[in-house]
Amino acid sequence: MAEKDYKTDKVRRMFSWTTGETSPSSPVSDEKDSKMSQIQFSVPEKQNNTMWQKRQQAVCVRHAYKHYGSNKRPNHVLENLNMSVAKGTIYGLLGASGCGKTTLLSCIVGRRKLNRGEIWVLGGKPGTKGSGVPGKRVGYMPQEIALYGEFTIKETMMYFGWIFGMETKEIVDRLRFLLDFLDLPSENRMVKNLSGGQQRRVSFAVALMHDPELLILDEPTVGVDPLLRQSIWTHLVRITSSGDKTVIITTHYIEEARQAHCIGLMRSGRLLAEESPQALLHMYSCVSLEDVFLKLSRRQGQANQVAELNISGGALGLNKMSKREEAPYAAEDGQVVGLNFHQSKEVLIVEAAGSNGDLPGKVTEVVKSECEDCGNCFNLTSRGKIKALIQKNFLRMWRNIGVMLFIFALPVMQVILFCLAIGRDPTGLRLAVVNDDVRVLDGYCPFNSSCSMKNLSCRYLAHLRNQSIIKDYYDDLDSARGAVERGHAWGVLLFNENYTDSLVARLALGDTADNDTIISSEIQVWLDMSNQQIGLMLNRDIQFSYRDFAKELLQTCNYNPKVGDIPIDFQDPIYGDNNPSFTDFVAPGVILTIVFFLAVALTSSALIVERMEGLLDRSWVAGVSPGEILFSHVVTQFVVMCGQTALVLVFMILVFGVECNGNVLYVIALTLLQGLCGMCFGFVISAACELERNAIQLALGSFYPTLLLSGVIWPIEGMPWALRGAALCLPLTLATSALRAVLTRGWPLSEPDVYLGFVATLGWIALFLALTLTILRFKRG
Ligand SMILES: Nc1ncnc2c1ncn2[C@@H]1O[C@H](COP(=O)(O)OP(=O)(O)OP(=O)(O)O)[C@@H](O)[C@H]1O
Repeated sequence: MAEKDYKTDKVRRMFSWTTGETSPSSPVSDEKDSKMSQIQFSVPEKQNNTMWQKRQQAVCVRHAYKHYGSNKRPNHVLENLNMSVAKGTIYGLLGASGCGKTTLLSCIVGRRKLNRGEIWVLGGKPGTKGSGVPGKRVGYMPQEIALYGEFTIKETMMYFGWIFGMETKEIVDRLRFLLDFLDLPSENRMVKNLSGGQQRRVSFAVALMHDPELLILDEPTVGVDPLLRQSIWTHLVRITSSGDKTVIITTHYIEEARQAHCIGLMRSGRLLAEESPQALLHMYSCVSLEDVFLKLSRRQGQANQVAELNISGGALGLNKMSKREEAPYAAEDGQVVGLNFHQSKEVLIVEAAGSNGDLPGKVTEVVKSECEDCGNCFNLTSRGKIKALIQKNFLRMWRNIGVMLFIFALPVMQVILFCLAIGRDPTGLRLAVVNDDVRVLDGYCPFNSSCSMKNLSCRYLAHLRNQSIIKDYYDDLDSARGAVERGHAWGVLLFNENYTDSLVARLALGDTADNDTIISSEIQVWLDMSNQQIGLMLNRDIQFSYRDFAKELLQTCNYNPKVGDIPIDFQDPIYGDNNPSFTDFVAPGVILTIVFFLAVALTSSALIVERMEGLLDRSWVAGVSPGEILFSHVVTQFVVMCGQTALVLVFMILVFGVECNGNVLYVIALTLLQGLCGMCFGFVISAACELERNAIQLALGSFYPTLLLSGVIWPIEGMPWALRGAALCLPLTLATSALRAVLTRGWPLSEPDVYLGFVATLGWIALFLALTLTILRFKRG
């Protein structure tokens, strides 16, 4: 007998051992009736054996319920679904789009958890230690292409091969076979440059790579030409022929599923039928599987018939049994329209033999293989997996010019822009001067720089810094004020008619000078204070210039210049400069903000894109744990951050001369830690957000509050008390003041201001990591 016929026949025999019944009109019911005595043989078997049977199947799903959305408004996708896939068979899972096939498969491979019910895969429950699922016992081809576009075919195979724990030589050999078998183009072709059909074939090759025990293929033949489709099916028949490989395949080409050993017809979250194709065609007197599906779908819609058919399951002699005593799946069968849940003949026979408690050889095998697997349970990871994941991260970055520019050019550009644009004094500010004291011709205001008491207004004006202030002379106060009102000047300086004489009289008379003399010796100033920075700078310059003018005048006339100064003597500052730079104040916060938010952006989008493209799922099904994915990203990001930190600090400190009075090692360490902290925050975002759009919104949304509240651009001492408390809780606040203390004060690690910055950063890293792992674990449910 041909292999396929033998197999189909074997499955038909296996699946004709009914415990319920199909439609009363089923032409195979007689044959099934004749097996009833043997079914009853299994009836006294209790729970243990039921479980044992479940473990004998390649896949066994019982009373599966799964919904998406909240418990209050659930979208029910699987509703009391039962499914049995015998080992060594091809199981075709068919159903309309949206009926829940992919959801069911993702539960089988351990990507999702059921809300209720149980799943047994290869003798274990997916996701439990030692089950090997997810892991290398399963090969999974998701519906999406789920491949790295920037990898070549060979690199793709290498990546997944290492993930599956294969040796490089083994991978290369397998690659040769798969290239040939699937008629793939050169192994050096980039995946993104392949046609849709070629990409699907590469995706199929990935699932076949490690020759798994259970192959789960979600629509592998979409976009594949008929010849290749046939050769894929032939291959599936061949690999299952030995009996130790099982295939579950979904397809929209219902007729191609005739080649499967068993077909599960799914609709609205349930299986309408589970039979061999030939049996289905017989039972429903149809010539095509499509007709069977339509017939069953119509029946499902007719509630009366449903009830009738369900009852018919019990009418075949099982209804006398108590629920406990029912044949293993009798209760389950009753709920499915026209569906027979069956066990393989072999299982029943072995079960019978083992009813005295001694499980036969096959059981020992299962237990043994589980124990062997458990030996690996304590291995946290494998070198191959980590190597593959890290190499993958770097290769993706390297091959993406945009990402490379983002990583290295953007921080440098930000530092350059910051240093050039922020903190410098504004220049070219226009002041409208009305000088009634001296007649000014063509902007020339004459004065004598010796001990002369003439044209003192001009002498003062000469002290106003020429690069920052441009003096425009006006004839009268009204036109000068008009210039300010129209935005042509930032302020007005008015010298009275007898300014020089009044000033000289004021100096000579001291406290006996009359009020008029004092007033007319004053320079009157009107400033445009709408721009605080410019207004304050002009205010400061006008005052400082007067002090310089007075000191210089006194000195040239042999008086003590201090007489002209305010009687406060500012000594050299303990830290910083007498003329502090805003750049030095903001620089620590800017360094940390750049590194922190670049890491956030890079990490959050990287993981989400992988997830949206189905790549994360594929890696998870291959047995990569969330911890391993996080670890690989931490390593990759750390290397990237070292480069970014070096660039940022070199440009800030060496090129633009930002003050660094402390130990540069603390600066480097704190910057790197903040980068790691940003990366961990990125992990939280990517774990929490489903869409890249939401991640971008969250990352951008967190940017401004963090920047404003962390004391980066304004001291937190200026905030209301409540806000100050909130600010201290942010990841950048204590780190910024620590870095500022190191850079400007040169403080060591022993200072609380410094070590608290480190402690807070480490605390945030731990918190973000814990949050990420919790969200990932929760989402896998
Ligand atoms: N992550 C999700 N969140 C919410 N609803 C989802 C999610 N994934 C799937 N669904 C919904 O669950 C239902 C079943 O989807 P599923 O992808 O399992 O169907 P399917 O049978 O595989 O469809 P197709 O053949 O088109 O791939 C659909 O209504 C779908 O909208």
